[in-house]
Amino acid sequence: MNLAALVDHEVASAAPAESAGSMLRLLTCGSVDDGKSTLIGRLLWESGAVPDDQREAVLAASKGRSNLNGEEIDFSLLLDGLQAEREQGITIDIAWRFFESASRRYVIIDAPGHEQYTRNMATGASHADVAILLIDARHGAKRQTRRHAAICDLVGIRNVVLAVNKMDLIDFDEATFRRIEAEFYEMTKSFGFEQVQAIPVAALTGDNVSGQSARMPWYDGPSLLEYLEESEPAMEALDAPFRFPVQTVLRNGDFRGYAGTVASGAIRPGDRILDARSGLSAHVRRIATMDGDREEAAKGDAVAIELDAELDISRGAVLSEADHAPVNGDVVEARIVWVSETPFDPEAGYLLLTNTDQVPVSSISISALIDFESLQSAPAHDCKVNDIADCRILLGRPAAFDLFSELPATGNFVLVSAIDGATVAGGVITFAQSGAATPENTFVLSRDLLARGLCSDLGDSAEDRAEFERRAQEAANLLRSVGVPVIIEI
Ligand SMILES: Nc1nc2c(ncn2[C@@H]2O[C@H](COP(=O)(O)OP(=O)(O)OP(=O)(O)O)[C@@H](O)[C@H]2O)c(=O)[nH]1
Repeated sequence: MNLAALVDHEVASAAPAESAGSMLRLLTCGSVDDGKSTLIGRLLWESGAVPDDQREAVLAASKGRSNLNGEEIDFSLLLDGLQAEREQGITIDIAWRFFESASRRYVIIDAPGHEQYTRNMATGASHADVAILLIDARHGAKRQTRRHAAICDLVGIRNVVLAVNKMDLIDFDEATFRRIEAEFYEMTKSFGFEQVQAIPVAALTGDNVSGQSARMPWYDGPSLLEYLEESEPAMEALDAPFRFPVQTVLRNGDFRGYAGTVASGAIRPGDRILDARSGLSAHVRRIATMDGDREEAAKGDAVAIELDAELDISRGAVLSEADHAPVNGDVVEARIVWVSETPFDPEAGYLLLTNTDQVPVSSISISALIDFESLQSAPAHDCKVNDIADCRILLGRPAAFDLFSELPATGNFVLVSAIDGATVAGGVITFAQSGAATPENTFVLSRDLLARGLCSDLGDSAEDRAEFERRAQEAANLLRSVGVPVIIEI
């Protein structure tokens, strides 16, 4: 099961049966104590999602609390502050994950603020429509918040709310808010975020949470809930190409079918499909399910596909549309988040797992790490727990890959230790190509070569050095796009 499937499973098994309107999946993240629980608790409270008996329990438990700045209700008690109350015998169930407003349902995927939970954060983030990144207005974005922003980008979240919280503690000062907002835009400008909405809030007092705050007249944007009500669930393109990772091959008398779950797109009997690994193609004869044959199988459907010709394929193959197939690659470049306490070791054995395939890794080389101060990538060769790194992976044999930016469902993977199977990293494919790079066919883009040619106008200032790297990367990408394996040596 890959990262996304894990979350799907979790959400599907916990979701209430009845549905109202579209569902928006929210990821909440931020550093410890920035006020995440208070903000979520306040949202639940104000949207009417908390039953009366729980309201009373929270009101009673809030009495005498010293952290409330004169307020009566500790909203964080609805979430992670419950431990103490549980010990006093008050139970509040975990339905807090779901709430409904007048117009739609929400599921909240909570990402704990502590560093050791980066793995949960990455897992949770992989299926959120909107990320709410919390920042304490007194401190600005902390390292952990920046790390979370980088993970949100990595897993493809495009809609981000920057909730600048505890505005009451800085006298609702506009200049501070604007500074934090501007810094965040600057820092994340290389990311793929398409919508970033900064909102000044005070979770404890409710300012700009569900309605407009009278204490921040200078802010004319939406409140948090207003913004969420207007946000669209992240949609996959309707015409996404068909992908069907083969889980198992079924044989029953004359029937030989390939079983699995459609990862994207749709297929009908008569369509021509291709197995990228073998290059073989055939037509769909039947789409079989436990409940009889189907005229179409679309994303999320678990089916068995029978073809009009026998292809010699096995678990791990990805059946696709014939004219829009994945790359059958044994060289991939990826951005990974390292989640194991054991640091990356170039000598250790790793396996790369896609939806259904398991491929031995010949080598991994780290080329850059995201610096959590600047959110820029900097050249590096090592990586340890919680790092986000760019790497190049050579595989023992080719496997079917898509670029994550084009097809997230078949463009992500996990790396596991070949010794004990423990997950060490999750990643997304940024480049894939067939034909492993060998010393003979690899073009070496050296510092010398660049200094004499493409970068001969650049000097030694920090700016010029950054420009040098940018041009080197651009030249490498250009060469790779025409199929030339490249190593940058700078
Ligand atoms: N003055 C003020 N205090 C706030 C606000 N929001 C949260 N707090 C306080 O900040 C502290 C931390 O809030 P929590 O909601 O527990 O923070 P958290 O981010 O969930 O923390 P963890 O669960 O430990 O990750 C508590 O004492 C809250 O009462 C706010 O808007 N204004």
